[in-house]
Amino acid sequence: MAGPGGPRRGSYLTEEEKKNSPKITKELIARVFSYLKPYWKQLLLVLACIVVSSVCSLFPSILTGNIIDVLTGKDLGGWFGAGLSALIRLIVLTLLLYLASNLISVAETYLNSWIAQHISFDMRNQMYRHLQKMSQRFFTSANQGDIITRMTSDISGVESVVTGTFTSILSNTITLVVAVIAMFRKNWILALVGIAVVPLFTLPTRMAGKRRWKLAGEAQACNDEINGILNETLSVSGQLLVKLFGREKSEYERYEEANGRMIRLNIRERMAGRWFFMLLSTLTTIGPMLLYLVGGILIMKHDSTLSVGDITVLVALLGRMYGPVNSLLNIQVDWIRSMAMFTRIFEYYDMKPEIDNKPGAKELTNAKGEIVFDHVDFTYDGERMILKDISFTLHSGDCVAIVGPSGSGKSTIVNLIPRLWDPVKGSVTFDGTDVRDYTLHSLRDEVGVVTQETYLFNGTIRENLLYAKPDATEEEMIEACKKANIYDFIRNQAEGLDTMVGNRGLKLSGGEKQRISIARVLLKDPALLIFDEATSALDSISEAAIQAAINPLIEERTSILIAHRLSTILAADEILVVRDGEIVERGTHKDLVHAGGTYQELYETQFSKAEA
Ligand SMILES: Nc1ncnc2c1ncn2[C@@H]1O[C@H](COP(=O)(O)OP(=O)(O)OP(=O)(O)O)[C@@H](O)[C@H]1O
Repeated sequence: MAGPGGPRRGSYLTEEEKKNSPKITKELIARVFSYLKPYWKQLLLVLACIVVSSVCSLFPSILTGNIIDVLTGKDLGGWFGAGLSALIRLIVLTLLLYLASNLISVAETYLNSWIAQHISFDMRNQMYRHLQKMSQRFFTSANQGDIITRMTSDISGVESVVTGTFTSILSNTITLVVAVIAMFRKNWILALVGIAVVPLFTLPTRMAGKRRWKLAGEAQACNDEINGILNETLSVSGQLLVKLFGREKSEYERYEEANGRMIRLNIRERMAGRWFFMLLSTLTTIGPMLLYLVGGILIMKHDSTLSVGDITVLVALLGRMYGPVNSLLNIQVDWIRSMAMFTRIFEYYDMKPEIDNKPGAKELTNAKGEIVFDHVDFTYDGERMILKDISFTLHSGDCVAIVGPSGSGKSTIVNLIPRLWDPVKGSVTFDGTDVRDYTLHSLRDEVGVVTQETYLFNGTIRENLLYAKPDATEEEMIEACKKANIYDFIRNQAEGLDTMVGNRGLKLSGGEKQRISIARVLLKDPALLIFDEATSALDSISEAAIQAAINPLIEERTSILIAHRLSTILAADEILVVRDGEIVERGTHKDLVHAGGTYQELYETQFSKAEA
C-alpha cells in the first residue's frame, strides 16, 4: 500500500527512499557519466542551447524597463535613441528575443530527448543481454516484478534524469546567475533587497508543499484501504463470506469509518492548499512592494539616478528568480532519486552470471550423446543436499527412465546436463568431456528438453516451431509434426501451421501442447533428448498420442525419460529409481517390480493406476 512512506513520488523523499538512499561516490558519478560520454558532442550543443535560450528569455525583462523609460520620455542614447522609433525597435527586439528563445528551446528539447532515448536504448540493451546470461538461480530467486521494473521504469527514469534533472540544474542555475548579475548591474541596493526576500517566498512554499504532500500520502493510503474493502467484500466470493457469516453490519461500519476518514483528509488537503495559495500570493507581492518602496526612497530622498524602468526591470527579474530557486531546492531530491535508480540498475549489471563459458571452452561437435554422471552431489541453497552421489552412464543411443517420488530430484538430475545448474561435487560428462568445458551454446544445441510444463509463446504454431530452427523448411516442419503425432490435428485447423496458440498456448490442450513441443525439439535435432513427462493426468487418448510420438524418437537417439507412466517406463533400456536425491535401485522393469523396494511401491501406488 502506498502511504506517506510508500513509493509515491514528489518533491520530498519518502521514508523508504531516505533509508535506501545510495552512497554517492566518485565512482558512481563517473559510471553514470560514462553513459553520457558517447554523446558528448550533442550534450555540448544542449548546453549551448540552454545558455543561449536562458539568456534570451531574460533579456525581454530588461528591455521592458527600457520600453517604460522610452514611454516616460527618456533618451536611451546609442542605437536605440528616443521616441517612437526607439519604442518600435525595443518592441521588435523583445519579440525577436522571445522567438529566438522559444526556437532554441525546441531544438534543445529535440536534442535532449534524442540523447535520453539513445542512452536508455544503450542501457536497456545492455541489461537485456546481461539478463539473458544470468543463471536459473537468478530467475528462480529474483522477484519477476523486480526484473521487469528494472528493465522498464528504472531505465525509463534515466530519460527523465537526462531531460529533467541535468537540464533543470543547468537552465535554472544559468537563469539565476544571469538574473542576479543583471539586478546588481542595475542597482546593488535593490538587488540585495530582492535577494533577501527570496527565502521569504520559497521557505513557506516548501513548508506548505510538504504538508500537502504528507496529507496527499495519507489520503492515498486511505483510498487504497477503501479499495481493498470494496474488492474484498463486493466480489462474488467475498459477498458469499459476508452473507454466510452475517457480517453485513460490521463491514458497513468498517467502510463508513474509512470513508469518513477519507473525507476529512481530503478537506484538510484542500485547505492546506488554500492556505498555501493565500500565503503565496501575499508573499509574492511583498517582494515587488519592497523594491518599489526602497527604489522610491532612493529616487525621492537620495537623488538616485534610478529610473522607473529600472525598478520595473528589477521587479521583473525578481519574479524570474522564484521558479529556479524552488527547482534548485528540489534538485537534491531528484539527484538522490536518480542516483538510487542508477545504483539499482548497476546492481543488476554487476551480478556475475553463475554459469558462463569457461575461458578456452570448446565447441561440442558431432555429438553422440554419451552421458556419464560421476559421483555428483548438488544443492540449491548450499545447505540441503538435493542430489547425493549420483552415478550412472548412458551410452550413445540408450534410453534411461528416471522414476521416483515427487521432489526426489529427478528434474534436478537432468538439469545438470545442459548446465542450468552445475554440480557442487563430481562431474557430468558429455561424450567424455566435462560439460563445463564446452561452450554453453554448443552444449545446449545438443540437448533437447521437453519440459513438464510446456511453454509456448503467444504466436502461431509455425512461429513456435521456428523458435527451435529459424531456417526450417515447410517440409521439415511438417515432418517433425508428423513424427510428434500432431500433424493430423494441425491439418484439421482452418489456419494449419498458422493457427494461433494463445497466450502461453492456452488455446491448446495439455497433450497438444506437449506434442507441439516434441515437434519443436525434433526440429532442433539434438543428440540427447530429455523428456520430462507431465505428472498431470491426461486422458488415455492424449496419452497414447504422446506415447506414439516419443517412441520413435527415443529409438533414434540417446534419451532420458523422467517417467510417471508405465508405458513410458517400459520404453526404456534401464530404470533409475531416485529417492531423496539418491539412486536407490536400478535395472529393468522385470528386475525391479518384484524386488520389494521403492520401485515396487511406486508401481503399486502410481504406475499401475496410471495405466488403469
Ligand atoms: N530452484 C530451486 N531452488 C531451490 N530448491 C529447489 C529448486 N528446484 C527444486 N528444488 C527442490 O529440490 C528438490 C528436488 O526437486 P526436483 O524438481 O528435482 O524433483 P522431482 O523429483 O523432479 O519432482 P517432481 O516429480 O514433482 O517434478 C525438491 O525438494 C524441490 O523443492
